[in-house]
Amino acid sequence: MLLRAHSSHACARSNPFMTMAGNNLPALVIFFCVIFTAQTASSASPALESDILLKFKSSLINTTALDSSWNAKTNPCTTNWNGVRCIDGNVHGLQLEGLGLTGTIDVDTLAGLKSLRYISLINNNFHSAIPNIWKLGALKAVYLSRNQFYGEIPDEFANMASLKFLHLSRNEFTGKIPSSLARLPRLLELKLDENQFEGNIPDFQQKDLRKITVANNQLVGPIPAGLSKASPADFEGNKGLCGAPLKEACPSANKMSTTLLIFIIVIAIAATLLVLFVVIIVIGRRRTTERLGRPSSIKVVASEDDQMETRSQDQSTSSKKSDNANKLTFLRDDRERFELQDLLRASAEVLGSGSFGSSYKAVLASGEAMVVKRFRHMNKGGREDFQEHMRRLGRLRHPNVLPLVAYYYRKEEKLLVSQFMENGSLASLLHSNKTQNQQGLDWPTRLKIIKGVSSGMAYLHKELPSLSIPHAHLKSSNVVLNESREPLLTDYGLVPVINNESAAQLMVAYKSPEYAAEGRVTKSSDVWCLGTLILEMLTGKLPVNYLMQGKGSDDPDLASWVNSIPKEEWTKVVFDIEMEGTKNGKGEMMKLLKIALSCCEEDLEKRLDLFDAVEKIEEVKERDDDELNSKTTSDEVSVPL
Ligand SMILES: Nc1ncnc2c1ncn2[C@@H]1O[C@H](COP(=O)(O)OP(=O)(O)OP(=O)(O)O)[C@@H](O)[C@H]1O
Repeated sequence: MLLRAHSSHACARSNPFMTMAGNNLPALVIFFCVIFTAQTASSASPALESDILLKFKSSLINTTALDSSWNAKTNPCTTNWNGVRCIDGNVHGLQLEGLGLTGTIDVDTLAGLKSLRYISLINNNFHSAIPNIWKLGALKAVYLSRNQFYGEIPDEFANMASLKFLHLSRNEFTGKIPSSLARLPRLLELKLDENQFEGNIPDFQQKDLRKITVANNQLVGPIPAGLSKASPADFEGNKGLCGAPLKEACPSANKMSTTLLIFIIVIAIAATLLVLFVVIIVIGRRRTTERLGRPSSIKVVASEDDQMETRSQDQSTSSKKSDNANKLTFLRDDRERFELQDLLRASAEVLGSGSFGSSYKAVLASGEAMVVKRFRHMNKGGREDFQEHMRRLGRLRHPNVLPLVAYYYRKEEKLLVSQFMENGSLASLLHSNKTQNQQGLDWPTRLKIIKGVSSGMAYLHKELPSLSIPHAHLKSSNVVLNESREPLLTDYGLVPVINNESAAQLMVAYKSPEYAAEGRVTKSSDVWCLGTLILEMLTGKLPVNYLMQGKGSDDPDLASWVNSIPKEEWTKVVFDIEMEGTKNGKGEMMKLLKIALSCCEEDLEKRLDLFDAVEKIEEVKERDDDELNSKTTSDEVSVPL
C-alpha cells in the first residue's frame, strides 16, 4: 500500500503532462501510470524491505561498510546486502558487527520488517541511550554489547515474549536492572556485565535461563535463590553482592538467629569432616606415588583408580563387579590389548586441557603411544546406554576417522583411549609459532587436509544417521594428523552420552547461528562447523568466538568477517600469508572459499547439505592452475553453488 501510494504520487509529481493538462490527462499517461503502479505493487515485499533498510541506514553515521552493497536498485535478500540475513526471501536478521557504526538506531523504521527476529550491533561506536528495541516485540535476540550505550534502561521489556538472548555487556548503562527482564518467559541468556548497574538483582526464576552474567557492575544485596547455582564468576566485581554462588554470606538484619547458629555449627562440623577426608586422600595419594616410584600427571587419574584397586585388594570379598571396575573395555579385536595399569605405569605427558577434561599421552612398554582423554560430563543415560554407544563408535572404520580403541567407565568420569598421532593437531600446525626452519602449511597440503576432513565427515553422517548431529565438535584441535599428514577426526559422535547442558556450553556445533536464534542444532550444524574449519584453514585466523565458548569475545564469526570485506579485496586480504608461495591456484582457493561460505549460510535452507558440500570440495583440484589463471583472474571465478 505504502509503495503504491508512493508510486502514484511520484507519477503525478514527475509527469509534466499531469500538472500542465489538469483534468485533460492524455490516455497514454494514465495507462502508463496504472501499469507502473500495478507492477510495483505486485513486487511490494522485497522493494519495501529495501526501502525500510535504506531509511534505517540514513539515520546511521559512518556507513562506508554498507554503502557498496546496500543499493536501492537491488533486493537485500538476493544480492547479499552486507549484514542482512534472510529466510524465505524476507529479512530475518541484521548482523552489523564491528563496522564502526554510530548515529541513531531508528527502531520505528525497523518495525516495518515483519520477519525481523534478531539484531546484532556488537562492537560499534554507538553513543546514545538504549534504542527502544522493546517496540520490536517479535525479536528473539538482541546483541548490543561493546558499544557506548549509556543511561538507565526503562522497564519496558514486558512485551518481548519471544526474547531469548539479550547481550548488553561492556556499555555504560546505569540505574537498575529492569525487573521486566525477570518475567520474560523464554529468556535463555542475559549478559549485562561490565556496565554500571546499581541496586538489587531482580528475582529471576525462569527455569530455562541457562546463562546470566552481571559481573563488574555496582550491584548490591542478596543474589536471588534462583541464580544460586550459576557460576560465581558471573557475579564477581560487584562489591555489594552476597549469597550463593558467591562466598560472601549475606549479613543478617537482626541478631543472629538460633537457626543460623545451628546452621553454622553444622557447616563447621562438615568442614572438619571434609578436611579429615582430604587428609586421608592426600596420604593415600602419597602412598600410591611412592609405590609407583615417580610423579606423573596421569596419576591424577591413577590415584583414584589405584585407591579403588588397593581397596579391592584389601577386601578379600571383592566381587566380580569390582574386579571389572578397573578394566579397560576394548572396542577392537585387531590390536594388542593392555591393562589400565599399563597406562598408569607408562610415562605420561599432559597434552592439554580441553573443554571436557584433560588429555594425556601415555607410552606403553611396547613403545606404542596412546592418548587417554578424561571426560567429566558424560552422564547422559546409564552404563548400558554408554556401553552400547561406545560399541557403535568402536565399529567405525575410515581412513579419516581416528578409531576409538578402548574406554573405561566410572559413574563420575570416563576415559576414552585412542592412538597418539605424532604430527599433532591441525590447530597447532596452523597456529603455533614456527621456528625459522619450520615451513607453514602450503596450499596443496591444506587442500588435502580439507578433503580428508570432509570425507571423514561424510562417513560419520552416513554411518550415524540416527544421531541428531553426527560429529558436533569439529574444530581444528579435534583433527589430528598422521605421519603423512592425513587428517583424522577425533571427539566425534559424543552427543548421545554428553549431558545436555555441557554439550550446549562446550561443543562447537552449539555456537552455530541456528542455536543462537532457535536453541537447536541439526545435522546442518556440522556443515557450519566444516565451513568454519575450511575458513580457518584458508585465512589462518582462529574462530575465536566459539573456541572461547563465547567468553571474553564478541568477535564476529569467520564467515561474517570474510563477508564484511569487499569481494574485490578477498585475494589480497583474506588468504593466509603462509600460502603466499602458491604461485597459481588462487582460483581454486576462491572456489573453496565460496563453498565454505555456503556451508556457513545462516539460513538453513540456503546452507549446503553435507553431501553436496563434500562433492563440491572433491571437485576442487590440487593443480597448479596456470591454465585457469591465464583465462580469468581469481576474482572472476564463478562457482555454481
Ligand atoms: N590422538 C591424538 N594424537 C595427538 N594429539 C592429540 C590426540 N588427541 C588429542 N590430541 C591433542 O591434545 C590436545 C588436548 O586435546 P583435548 O581433546 O583434550 O582438548 P581440545 O581438543 O583442545 O578441546 P575439547 O575438549 O573441546 O575437544 C589437543 O591439542 C589435541 O589436538
